[in-house]
Amino acid sequence: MNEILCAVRKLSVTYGKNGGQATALHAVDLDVIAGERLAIIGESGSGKSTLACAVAGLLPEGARMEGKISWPSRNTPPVPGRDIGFVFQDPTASLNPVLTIGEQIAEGARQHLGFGWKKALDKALDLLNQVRIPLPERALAAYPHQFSGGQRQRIAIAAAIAARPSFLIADEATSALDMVVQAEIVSLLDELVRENGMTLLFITHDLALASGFADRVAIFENGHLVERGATQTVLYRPQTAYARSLIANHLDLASPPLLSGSPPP
Ligand SMILES: Nc1ncnc2c1ncn2[C@@H]1O[C@H](COP(=O)(O)OP(=O)(O)OP(=O)(O)O)[C@@H](O)[C@H]1O
Repeated sequence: MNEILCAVRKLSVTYGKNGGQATALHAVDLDVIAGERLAIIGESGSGKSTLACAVAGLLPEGARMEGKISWPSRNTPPVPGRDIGFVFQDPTASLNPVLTIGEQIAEGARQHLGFGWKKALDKALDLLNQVRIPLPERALAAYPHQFSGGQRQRIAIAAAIAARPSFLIADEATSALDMVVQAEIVSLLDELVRENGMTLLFITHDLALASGFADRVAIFENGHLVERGATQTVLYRPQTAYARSLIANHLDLASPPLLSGSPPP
């Protein structure tokens, strides 16, 4: 078995909310194994993004964290942006509308790998090829609004991996896309993670989407980690009623139920 990249122990996170306190995570224990594709699954508000932020050291000011997050194979915690790359749901929010695609992707390589502009732009061109943006030379000088939503997400992925992070966190990275484009982005992430030997934390409300490619899944309910294991094991032998209900309903947790109430007699 591969080594542990990140060990989360008894992690609780509480936010100050409306003058009170809200606990987003309750005593979570979870290992992220180097090189794995780990899916974090749960409905909206179950604490998935909070876990990602805590792991990346990016909890907002005012959040109170208890427990421990350690990186057994590293001497120092990873630097977000350099050692950990992020892909978010909305690529328009992570891409700057007034900078060219080339500048935005090259910036990561300049800042974190010490590349000059020429080398960083060459790297950006390579990455645009890797994420399969058509006419990549032309794309370098174009702006985000000139691309489709799926292409913008590919560009955001290229920017996220420009500094060669060993750990990639994709937080609902496909949720804003239609189903065909979702599947393409998942397959691209899967391919990039394998080719570059990265570890992937794939956060989603969509168990079906995650189970298609994740090595392991961790299911969250109301801030509690309720079930985790190899994807096949959890799918075929779920241990908790919650996991069983997700699988039985083949749930996309963001979808409202089609019908409410009891069926007619
Ligand atoms: N900055 C914050 N300040 C106050 N409360 C927060 C903050 N961020 C998250 N929360 C609360 O913490 C809980 C967990 O939120 P979190 O975003 O981690 O869940 P999630 O599973 O990622 O949800 P979603 O899929 O909707 O993003 C929710 O009740 C949310 O309202």
